[in-house]
Amino acid sequence: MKSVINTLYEAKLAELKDKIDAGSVPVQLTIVTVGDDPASKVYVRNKIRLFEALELPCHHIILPEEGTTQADLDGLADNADHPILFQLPLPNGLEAPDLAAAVDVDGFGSEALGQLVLGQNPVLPCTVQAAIDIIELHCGEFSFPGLKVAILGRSNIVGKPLAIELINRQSTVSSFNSRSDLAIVDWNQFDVIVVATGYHGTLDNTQFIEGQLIIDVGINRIDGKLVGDIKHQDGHLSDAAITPVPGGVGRLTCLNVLGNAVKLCQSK
Ligand SMILES: Nc1nc2c(c(=O)[nH]1)N[C@@H](CN(C=O)c1ccc(C(=O)N[C@@H](CCC(=O)O)C(=O)O)cc1)CN2
Repeated sequence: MKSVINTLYEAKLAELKDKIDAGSVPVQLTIVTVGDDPASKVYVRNKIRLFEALELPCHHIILPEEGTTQADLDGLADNADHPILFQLPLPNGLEAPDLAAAVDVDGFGSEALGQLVLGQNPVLPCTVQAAIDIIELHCGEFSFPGLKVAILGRSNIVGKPLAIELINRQSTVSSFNSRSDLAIVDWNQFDVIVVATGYHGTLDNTQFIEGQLIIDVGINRIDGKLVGDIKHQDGHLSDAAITPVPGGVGRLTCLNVLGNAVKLCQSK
C-alpha cells in the first residue's frame, strides 16, 4: 500500500508543478493558527514545507490563545483575497469563520459544502480528496458506481463530506457513528472501509478480507508512537490493502492543500 501512496503522491505533485509553472496567477496561501496545539504545529509545518519546497509564499499568522477573539478571526476571513485556512482544532470558544468558497482552501465553509451537495465540482476537503484519490487508484477510475463503501465517523471535515462525494459518484454508502453497534456489522460486505473516528482500535486488521481496501484516516499518538484508528494485531498479516499511518492519508492531505490552493488561485 505504501507504494500506491508514493505513486499517487509523486504523480499529483508532478501534475501540480506543471499547473503552477503554466499558470499566470501566483499561488499563495495563508494559514492561521491560534494557540499552540502540538499536533497542529506538525501539520502546519508540513504544509509550509511543501510550499517552501516549491518556492511559493505561505504566510503563517500565529495568534495567541489568550486574547484572540472571534472578531479577529472573522476579520481575517473577510479581508482574505487569496486562499486561507484556519488550522483546527481552535481553542474552546472560537470557531473557524464561514469562508467564501473563492478563498476556502479546506472546503469546510457553507458555500463550498453547498456546492458539494449540489455536485458542482467544488474544492473537496483535503482528506476527502485523499480518500477519493486512493480509491480511484486502487479500485479504478470507473469503479465508483455501485462500490460498497463503509464510512466510520461523521465529522464535518471527513465523514460527512466524503459520504456526499461518494453519493455524487453513485457509490453505495453506509455511515457509522459512535452510536452504531459495530459488533453486529458484517464488514465483509464492503469493498472499501474508511475509518475516521479518531479512536485507535475502532477496528483491527483481523476483521478484513482479501480484496478489500481499508483507508485509515486516524492519526493518534500512543506512547510516543503515531498510529491510525486501526489496530494491527501482532502476527496477523491482513490480506486486505490498508493505508499506512504515518505516510498515508495525512501525507496526501497535506499535498491536497497545495492542490486546492492552485485550483482556487488559478480560477480567479
Ligand atoms: N484546517 C484544517 N485543520 C485540520 C485538518 C484540515 O484538513 N484542515 N485536518 C486535520 C489535520 N491535518 C490537516 O491539517 C493533517 C493531518 C496530518 C498531516 C500529516 O502530514 N501527517 C503525517 C504525519 C505527521 C506527524 O508526524 O504527526 C502522516 O500521516 O504521515 C497533515 C495535515 C485536523 N485539522
